[in-house]
Amino acid sequence: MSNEDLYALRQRIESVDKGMLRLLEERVKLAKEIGKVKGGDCIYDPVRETEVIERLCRLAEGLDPRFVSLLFREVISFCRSVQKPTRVACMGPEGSFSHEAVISFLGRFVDVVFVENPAEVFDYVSKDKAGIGVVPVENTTEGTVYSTLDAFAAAEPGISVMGEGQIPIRLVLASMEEDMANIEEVYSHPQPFGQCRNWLYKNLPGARQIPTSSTSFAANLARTTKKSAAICGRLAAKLSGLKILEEGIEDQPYNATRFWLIGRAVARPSERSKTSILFNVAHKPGTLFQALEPLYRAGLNLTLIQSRPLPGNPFEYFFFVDFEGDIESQNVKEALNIMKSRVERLRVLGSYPQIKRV
Ligand SMILES: O=C(O)C(=O)C[C@]1(C(=O)O)C=C[C@@H](O)C=C1
Repeated sequence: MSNEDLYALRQRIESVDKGMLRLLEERVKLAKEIGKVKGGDCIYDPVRETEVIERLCRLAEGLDPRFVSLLFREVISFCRSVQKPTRVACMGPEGSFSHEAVISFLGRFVDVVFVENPAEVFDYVSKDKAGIGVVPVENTTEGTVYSTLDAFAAAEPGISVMGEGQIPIRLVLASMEEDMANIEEVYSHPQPFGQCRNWLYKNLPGARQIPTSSTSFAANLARTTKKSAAICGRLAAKLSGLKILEEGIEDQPYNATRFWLIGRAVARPSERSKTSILFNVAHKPGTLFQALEPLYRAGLNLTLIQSRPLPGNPFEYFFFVDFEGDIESQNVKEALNIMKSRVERLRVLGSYPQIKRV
């Protein structure tokens, strides 16, 4: 190819880029208009965002859907931010897996506030210090995140689940050292230690394992301590300026965490929604069976059932149940009405879409 050919092709790229830019400006203007029509606080519409991205992935010809999805996640994130800046509370510090979840579901044009635990996330949303909260619910290796369920049970009734999504948890061994043989101490949160127990046993049997409050904190420590390493996510390693010595060190091939997006707004009804409820029953034989029976009769598929101790009532429990279906569907409404008459307390935590990212 001659230099002229290269020049001509670059000219064409520049013209395409300019065209894309003008179209993006038009999109942002339209989003602003929509923002005015919607008014108020509830700009975020996870059902619509999922529809937009899925449609574009279907329409794309010869483009990797991951590229389309990532690109439009950021386009929408920016449009949302010009409609109204979104403040999101999640467990930090920066680089935590909750932070990765925020970016994965909402993009980078959000104002993230980092807190210490799920209860604080709920607190921020209750006090309107954040419009959206992102909390972990379940990990494929370590199971339910009890602190999130307990915080939800204690939270004011105005807070609901607006969406849910999962992110793969890929763990790395990161360090300032070049060579794994020099590592004498490893820092991480107890959960990731549990998720790569076998790998550590095989590869760093002599290293001391020191638990920390978060993986990002572990990464910070590894930055300032000689002969040490952290087990954390890529983002945390990058933000702390660590070198990645080994990637994908988790023992289970599929290690993922499911998160809820919580807030004051209620997601629009959708055919693919899931519903979460919380209830407690009298401490008598058969009450749990009777409570769940209407769900069975309505043909609703349960995806989670979890009991938690009822505060102030030793050895009594309340239950969390997730099922496929939307609270606006007739069969779900009917089932929950019957259920209500059979339980002591029933609270609908939300009907919400899955936020899927390819
Ligand atoms: O369609 C809307 O309701 C919009 O506000 C626009 C838009 C978008 O940019 O496509 C932005 C934010 C919402 O969460 C959903 C979609």
